[in-house]
Amino acid sequence: MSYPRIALASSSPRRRELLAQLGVDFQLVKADIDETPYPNEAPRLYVTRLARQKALAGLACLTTAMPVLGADTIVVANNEILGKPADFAEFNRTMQLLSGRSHKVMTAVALVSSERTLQQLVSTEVYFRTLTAQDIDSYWQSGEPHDKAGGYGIQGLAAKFVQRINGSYTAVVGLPLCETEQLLQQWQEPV
Ligand SMILES: Cc1cn([C@H]2C[C@H](O)[C@@H](COP(=O)(O)OP(=O)(O)OP(=O)(O)O)O2)c(=O)[nH]c1=O
Repeated sequence: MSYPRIALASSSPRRRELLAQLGVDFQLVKADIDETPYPNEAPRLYVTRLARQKALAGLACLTTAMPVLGADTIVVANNEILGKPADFAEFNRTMQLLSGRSHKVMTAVALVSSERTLQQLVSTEVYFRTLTAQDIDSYWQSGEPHDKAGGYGIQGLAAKFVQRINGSYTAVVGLPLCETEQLLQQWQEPV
């Protein structure tokens, strides 16, 4: 199966590496958008909107027409969206919410052109063991939490906190490969 050449609207090194795993020919494009949620916006609507807006922002920057892929990842606990922690206090509060229970990681992907939008939401349940104050302190000191939704990276040092997951590992890291590949295949099908 051959895929269309696409642009990836992302500055995330994880997304770049994951997309490369599919063997897709792609270029990078910037996608800076305002990530503020609308008042009372449901997490699943928020994450899907952001993936689409990133892709559309990328599309607006292109000089050669091609489909643009955007993605967004959020961590949700108690129906609250836990973003990238701005400081230790926020990180500590996030870790208290995640400790000893399960939460959801939602990743949305959107593939857009000026004529079409294909999108998909993938939700994965992640189970954390109970975290000690020492776990939380030393994980913060590692520098890993800063640029990650929910303040952790399952692919990094936080792997030792994760007892199990129910869903897509690649979606937790930032790009669900099975669903992304299906969107690319669907793009090639006659409409
Ligand atoms: C939960 C989790 C998130 N993350 C990352 C994936 C995303 O890069 C980041 C969530 O933030 P996003 O806002 O989805 O993405 P981003 O700002 O990093 O990149 P982009 O330019 O595409 O907008 O958190 C991990 O790497 N591992 C994890 O286990």
